[in-house]
Amino acid sequence: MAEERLLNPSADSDDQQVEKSLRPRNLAEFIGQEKTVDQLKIAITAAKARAEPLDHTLFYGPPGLGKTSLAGVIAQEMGVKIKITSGPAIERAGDLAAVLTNLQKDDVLFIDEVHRLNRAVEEVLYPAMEDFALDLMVGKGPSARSLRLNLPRFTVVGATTRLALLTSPLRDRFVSVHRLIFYSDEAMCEIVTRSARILGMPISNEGALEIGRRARGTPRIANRLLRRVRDYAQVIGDGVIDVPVARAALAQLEVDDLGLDENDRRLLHAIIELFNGGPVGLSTLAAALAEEVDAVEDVYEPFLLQLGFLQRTPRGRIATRRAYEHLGIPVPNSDETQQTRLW
Ligand SMILES: Nc1ncnc2c1ncn2[C@@H]1O[C@H](COP(=O)(O)OP(=O)(O)OP(=O)(O)O)[C@@H](O)[C@H]1O
Ligand SMILES: [Mg+2]
Repeated sequence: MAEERLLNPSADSDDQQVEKSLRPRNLAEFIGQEKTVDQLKIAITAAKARAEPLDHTLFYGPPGLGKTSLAGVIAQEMGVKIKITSGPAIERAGDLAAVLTNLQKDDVLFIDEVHRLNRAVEEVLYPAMEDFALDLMVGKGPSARSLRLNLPRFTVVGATTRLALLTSPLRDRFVSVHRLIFYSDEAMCEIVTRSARILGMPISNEGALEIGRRARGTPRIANRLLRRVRDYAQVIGDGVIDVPVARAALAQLEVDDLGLDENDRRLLHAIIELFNGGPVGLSTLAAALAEEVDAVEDVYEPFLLQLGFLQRTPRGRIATRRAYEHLGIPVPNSDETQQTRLW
């Protein structure tokens, strides 16, 4: 289904191609996330003044908000090299040892999906992050002893969409931890304008805002919508992306005014119509939608929560009054609903 791909914040191979050219390379090019950017500016300036590597830094937040981009930005701003790996890619302790011994002083080691590191690998990472040391076992049996190897000082930049799945010893070793949030409409408009310029697409400011504000506060989705709208502008319009072209294209793609797609609406309809508005447990809801639990939790829910359409309660998910209103479904009389609603 086209829409499924369109508004899914996870990257596909098409995106990865284009993302390379659109990725902000330094802090000046990085739009939005002011709180994180301001803190990074200070940390980077201070580290450089002390001629030290940057403290270990963790970024967490929904997909497509700029975690990987920021890892690259840090390396660029620090003037150091970046080695890129990911939790699932490092299978054994020895794999990590090999990566670590190849690092040069001040390098950035970017570990994507850092919550997916396995236990044995994490055990090697702890002393590496804390003491810049690698503990090796030499020999076997009674003569085995551990040998400590010093590593150059370096920076781990971790990224995760699931902070809760990080073990606490690992989390504690990140000195600065940044939560990335959904972008404001203004920031999204700027991002669309910048991407259009890089891709050589003529676009009006209002056209950029129209695309930006329907992209769920997620730059990756904005860039994807932009490419689809461009096709439309070329075929139907005169090549310029203005408001009418953007609106027509987004309507055809079934992206509504708030940026909800068919899947979001399906999820809300399910809670409202199949489960009386909730509460419904996550796994029950996922089963009703024929979706993976992880997809519901990581991909669909964060934006619906942000919009205030959905509430997570100990007893399950609840559709809010706003969700009913957005879908044009009459809000049930609170006397008729069994549970006390928070609205
Ligand atoms: N602040 C920004 N300014 C401009 N473009 C951005 C910004 N943040 C992200 N982007 C764009 O969005 C794309 C996706 O960002 P990125 O890959 O860094 O997200 P991510 O958080 O690492 O996602 P995932 O969790 O899927 O790995 C980038 O290639 C870039 O084009
Ligand atoms: Mg990433």
